[in-house]
Amino acid sequence: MKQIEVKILDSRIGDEFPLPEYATPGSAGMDLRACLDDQITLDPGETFLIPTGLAIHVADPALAAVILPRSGLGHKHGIVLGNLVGLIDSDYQGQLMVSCWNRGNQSFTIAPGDRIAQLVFVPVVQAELAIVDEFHASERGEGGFGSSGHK
Ligand SMILES: O=c1ccn([C@H]2C[C@H](O)[C@@H](COP(=O)(O)OP(=O)(O)OP(=O)(O)O)O2)c(=O)[nH]1
Ligand SMILES: [Mg+2]
Repeated sequence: MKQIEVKILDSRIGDEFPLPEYATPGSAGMDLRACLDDQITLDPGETFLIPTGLAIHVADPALAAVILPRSGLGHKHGIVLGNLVGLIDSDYQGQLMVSCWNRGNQSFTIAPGDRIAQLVFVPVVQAELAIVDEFHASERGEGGFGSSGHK
């Protein structure tokens, strides 16, 4: 398993709140917890930037981390991410923050320590852009946004 450096920024992590871990051997994501001082209630349409109490340093530019919603929160309670997907750059060393957005029509309360999102490490390829005048023609060409139809 890949080792990723982590700094604990909130003393509750590792004590009152467990360190993020994979819930099962096959889990792709580890849940991030809300390091809030007090519970917050997100009214419909509201967003709130929630600290996780952790900082990671991926360090390897061939890796990144993404923050994704938890399906239960997203589907049942409308709690997703204000930025839809959070991308954690390999050189980021600040606190991991979760932008929680209530896209639902009911208020939702988040308590300190609640698992509010999940963190997945993914491979990354950095590219160098080479300018050309024309591409070698492909079957798709410039087709997009439904160009292949719906049925
Ligand atoms: O949900 C998120 C998204 C980003 N970040 C942190 C890690 C990431 O490496 C950094 C920058 O993210 P991004 O590049 O998406 O933000 P930006 O608006 O482009 O800011 P910057 O100009 O700092 O890159 O912010 C988080 O903590 N949580
Ligand atoms: Mg950026």
